[in-house]
Amino acid sequence: MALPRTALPAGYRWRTLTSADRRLATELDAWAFPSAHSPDDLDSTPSPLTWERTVGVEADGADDLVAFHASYPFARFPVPGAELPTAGLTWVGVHPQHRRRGLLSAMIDLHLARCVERGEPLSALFAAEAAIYGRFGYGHAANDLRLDVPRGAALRDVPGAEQHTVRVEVASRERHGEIVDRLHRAAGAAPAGVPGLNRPGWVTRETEELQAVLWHDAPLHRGGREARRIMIVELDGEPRGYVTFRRSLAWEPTGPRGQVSTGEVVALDAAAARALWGALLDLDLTNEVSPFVLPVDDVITQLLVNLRAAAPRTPDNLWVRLVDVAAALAGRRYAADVDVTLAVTDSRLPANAGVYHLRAEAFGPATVDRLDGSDRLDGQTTADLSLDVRELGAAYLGGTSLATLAAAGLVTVHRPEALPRASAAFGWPVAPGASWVF
Ligand SMILES: CC(=O)SCCNC(=O)CCNC(=O)[C@H](O)C(C)(C)COP(=O)(O)OP(=O)(O)OC[C@H]1O[C@@H](n2cnc3c(N)ncnc32)[C@H](O)[C@@H]1OP(=O)(O)O
Repeated sequence: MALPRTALPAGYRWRTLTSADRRLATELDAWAFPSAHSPDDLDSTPSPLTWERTVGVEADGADDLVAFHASYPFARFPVPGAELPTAGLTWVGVHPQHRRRGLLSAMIDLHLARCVERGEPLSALFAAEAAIYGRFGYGHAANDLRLDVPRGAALRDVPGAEQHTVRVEVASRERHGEIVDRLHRAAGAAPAGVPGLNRPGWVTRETEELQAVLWHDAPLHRGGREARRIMIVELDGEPRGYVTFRRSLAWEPTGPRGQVSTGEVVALDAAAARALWGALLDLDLTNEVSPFVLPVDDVITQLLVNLRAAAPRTPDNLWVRLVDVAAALAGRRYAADVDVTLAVTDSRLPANAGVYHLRAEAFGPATVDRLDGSDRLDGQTTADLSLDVRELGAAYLGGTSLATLAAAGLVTVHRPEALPRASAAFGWPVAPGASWVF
């Protein structure tokens, strides 16, 4: 696809990249994200990139890339009650010598223009630093939960958990790829067992490249820990949950000191979750289990008798940007009846700025009408609420309340009775969050 005409600072040029440019990308990436590994070692592992969505920047007088970015084509990104095509912005990097000259700003403009061309109403990302992306209209849309659970931590009982059996094996795509994919999707589609009540942001590794990276288990990414294992809980021989994990072990005067680091912990119901966590917290020679990323409302928060002892932290997870406000608002479901007008500002994508009339019945389809100029009076909005597209992104997955944003002065309320209704409608009974970082 030809690149849209997007300006770069003087002396810089766009460069489309292909898989033949892997080394250029690796070297630039190592400038942006310092790595102890050699480019040869890094290039010996699969690349997660979708090359036709990867764009570099060259500079006059420089042989190598000075910046690049990429995005993943998530065709089925979960939003409240639905799925929408979403561009997962990733691998954004600028060489330290060329920073703060506007290269990131130009790359974001190109990325958003390409999203518009492709008909992707949303873009989502994980932010390397939290201060970077708000200026570009991305809102902090989800948090996740980090825990360090002591071995043997007491769990509440769940009837039926004891009927599950557990297998522990070396994780392999051949043996486990289909199970992991199926259970991951099923758990995100109905975390409480009710179809339609999905987990927003629970994105799956949709491309072959992302699958290859997941299962490759490169020794250079093990950080001194063992090869990746998988624990699967089954009921009557049917898989009902899984966790991938690695252990490390140190011998100290007090005895063995082992650590379990997990990938996603996925279960289809409470009994399977109880069986999985029970087995995970009972591995020999270990002291602590540290799941990498959990939803903030993961069942473990209810199963642990003493959540506090697991030292819960909740850093930011997904950031979301509405690229097409009308399509994005119409493309999700709402948790309460809603009839509200929103005046939205968007300095980066001015075509989005305007007043939107959103109507939906609770958990039913939504309609969105764009109101034309006759609905405005001398530049005054007739909308119920005014907000920037960044705040709409923060609220979009249901994890940040419009009332919270209003309390912080980030939503302006013109009709007070609209705020509680809109806040309830934009919320979602299941907390948003991705189970892996892209
Ligand atoms: C989705 C992802 O991939 S997240 C990964 C992001 N990449 C990294 O963190 C790798 C290391 N950092 C870098 O590569 C670069 O410093 C980047 C990409 C963060 C910024 O690139 P630059 O080309 O320097 O950004 P640019 O010059 O376009 O800056 C645009 C604005 O963002 C601000 N900004 C840029 N980086 C940061 C930051 N880390 N923290 C706060 N503000 C920032 C700039 O000050 C500037 O503000 P202004 O418009 O008020 O003047």
